[in-house]
Amino acid sequence: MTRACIGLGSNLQDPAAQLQAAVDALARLPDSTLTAGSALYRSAAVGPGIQPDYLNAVAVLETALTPEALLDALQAIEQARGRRRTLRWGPRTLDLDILLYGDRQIRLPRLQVPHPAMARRHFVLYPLADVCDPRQPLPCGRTLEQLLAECPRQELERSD
Ligand SMILES: CC1(C)Nc2nc(N)[nH]c(=O)c2N=C1O
Repeated sequence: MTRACIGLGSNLQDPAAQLQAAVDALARLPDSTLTAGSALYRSAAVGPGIQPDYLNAVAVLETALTPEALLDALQAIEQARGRRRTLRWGPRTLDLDILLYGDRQIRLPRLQVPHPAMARRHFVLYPLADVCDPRQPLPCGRTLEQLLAECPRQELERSD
């Protein structure tokens, strides 16, 4: 089994309900066990254009699924929640990203792990720190603590 950290994000169609439904779907994935979930964090959309605030979280799975099979399963959950891949940086009902897959570094056309943008995304690092040991070295050789210290400060609030 491999410990995979999944980033969740939503800013359309009742984001809190979208994230809860996504966690419920992750808990039902085959050959996998949901072992932890972060708090929900609200933040302004990062990127071009004006769009609603996002809710973000991180979930941890112990899984026997291969990285590609896990990606397929996550994309099926996104589709089931009405994800339509239109604008690259546009609003979305649900975004599920594989942030970490054990200590593996994966470079495939459809999958890069660790997620290439996570080091500069406060909305990923903060929930990840809820479920990961911040002192544990990541595959990039840095610790979460170091990434958090260097990440640009942006407004982020727990949405309990
Ligand atoms: C459009 C972009 C980059 N901005 C985001 N901004 C925030 N705050 N949270 C996200 O999950 C998020 N996802 C994205 O894909």
